[in-house]
Amino acid sequence: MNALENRTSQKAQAGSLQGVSKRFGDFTAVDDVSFEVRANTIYGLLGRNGAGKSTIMRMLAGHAQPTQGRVEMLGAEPFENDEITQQICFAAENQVYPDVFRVKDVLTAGRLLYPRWDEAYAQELMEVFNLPKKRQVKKLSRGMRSAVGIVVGLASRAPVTIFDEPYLGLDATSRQLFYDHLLADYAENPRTIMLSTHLIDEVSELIEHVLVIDRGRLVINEEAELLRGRAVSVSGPSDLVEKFSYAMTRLHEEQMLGQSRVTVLGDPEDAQHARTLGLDVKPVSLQQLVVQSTTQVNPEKKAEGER
Ligand SMILES: Nc1ncnc2c1ncn2[C@@H]1O[C@H](COP(=O)(O)OP(=O)(O)OP(=O)(O)O)[C@@H](O)[C@H]1O
Repeated sequence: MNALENRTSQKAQAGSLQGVSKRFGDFTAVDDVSFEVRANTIYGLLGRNGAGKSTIMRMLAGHAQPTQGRVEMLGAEPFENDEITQQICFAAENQVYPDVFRVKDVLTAGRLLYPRWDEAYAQELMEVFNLPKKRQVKKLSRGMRSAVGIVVGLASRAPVTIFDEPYLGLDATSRQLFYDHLLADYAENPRTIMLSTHLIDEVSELIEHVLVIDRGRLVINEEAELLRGRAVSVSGPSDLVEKFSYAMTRLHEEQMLGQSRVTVLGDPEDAQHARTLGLDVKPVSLQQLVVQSTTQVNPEKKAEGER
């Protein structure tokens, strides 16, 4: 066991999805997904539009029930379980508040809902994001509404905090402020944080564990450090690529006219070995990896004109 695996295996479990599917009518939005959620870890839930990220997050937060399989968070099924849901903060830009709610009413609700709420920190974040306390939430700009979600998510100090695309409408400065505060606060108050995002490059240094969803299925479930350091793309004649990679963890593969390209998890010696076989070796960024893993077209779905 290497140092990373050792560190990882020591973390307690915060929850899990076991064989979870979610169907809407005859459409399967989440398809037999299983993964473990570890305590005190920052997760990135990545994937294309409509992949099923929000649906998974809503089930983790107890806002929706799976059609099949089991969701467990903090020791129990979260759906309609107040004891569990008060320990899970779900922050989304499209959060609906009563019409009359002002920003300060949202903070009051946060204080009542979350046992670990930190009011002083909430006030500090209000200043950081220039949020007007007395303005009605419905009159805020989109970016300001996202910032309210961020303030609630961070100040809740909930053992599990889920941010669904927390940056919508936020300018680059505010996004950087979010990332900086998230990291600083997480270092002082470790907890489980999950964020879905399309801005993969921006968060690639922030997230510790990567989950990639493609058309409802989990296609990557890996430590970010492993992916950052060891994911390489190897291409060349198919027989040589096969010979090189048959025993390795393959994250992605493509074949065309006798040529293949595989993305594998390897060590520096593996990359060197590939080069000595005459294969082309390139490092793969997290963003490239996600794009590669989620761009294949499913012929059945294509024929149906779905997704
Ligand atoms: N209540 C619902 N009824 C019918 N279909 C739904 C419902 N909720 C989600 N879906 C469908 O399930 C699929 C997954 O949606 P989801 O919102 O989970 O995707 P996502 O990965 O979060 O997408 P995005 O990145 O665009 O936010 C989509 O095809 C969506 O249209």
